[in-house]
Amino acid sequence: MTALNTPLLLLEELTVQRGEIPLCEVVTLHLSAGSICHLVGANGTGKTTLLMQLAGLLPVLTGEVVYQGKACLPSQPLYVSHQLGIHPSLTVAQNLTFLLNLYGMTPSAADIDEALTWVGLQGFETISSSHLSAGQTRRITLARLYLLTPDVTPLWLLDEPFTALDVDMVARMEDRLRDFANAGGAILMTSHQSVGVANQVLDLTEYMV
Ligand SMILES: Nc1ncnc2c1ncn2[C@@H]1O[C@H](COP(=O)(O)OP(=O)(O)OP(=O)(O)O)[C@@H](O)[C@H]1O
Repeated sequence: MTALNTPLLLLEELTVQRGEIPLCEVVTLHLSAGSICHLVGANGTGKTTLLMQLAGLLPVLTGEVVYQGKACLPSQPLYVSHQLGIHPSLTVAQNLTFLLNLYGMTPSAADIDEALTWVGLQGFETISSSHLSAGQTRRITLARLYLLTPDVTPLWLLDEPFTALDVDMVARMEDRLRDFANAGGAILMTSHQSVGVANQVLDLTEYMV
């Protein structure tokens, strides 16, 4: 666990870049335990690209990333992307279990029940995931947030986590983000909606090339 006075994540003069094409330059960010940073910018600015770079899915070619005091990418951040990683041939409970296994967790049946209840999918445990609506499918991947704590994943990278969610679920999500940050986690998230719980903003528009 990072000491409270040490930034969890520092970006120093980072270039947000897709292949050969730089999108934003000299991006600087300090994220500490307790930070909920709303990453904003118009469509195509590079928000998803930056999250993918931090998740290790696209290279960082220019600039420095310091995580937990070391010059390295975040180790095993929770990355919630547009691709939900839900396998249609698995049941709802099997998909959630698989997604948690990726973070070294072996949830009990009670854990799965609680997490699915939190996202309003109680009773869907043995249903094939292919039978769910877009919002319900998204809820499977978000059910992880109920069980993951800062000691497992201190950093959450969330790309449009509120997409396809109804108002009640967005409110529950915001409560969970606040609880995670209060417990010592840090969050960098995109959303084209306002994020009431955010306590920091990174506007990529200011860094566009
Ligand atoms: N798969 C891809 N291959 C090549 N270029 C891409 C790809 N996806 C996006 N881009 C380009 O990278 C740029 C940044 O895209 P990115 O998805 O990071 O933007 P964004 O700020 O997340 O946008 P949005 O708000 O629409 O989600 C865009 O201008 C786009 O043309």
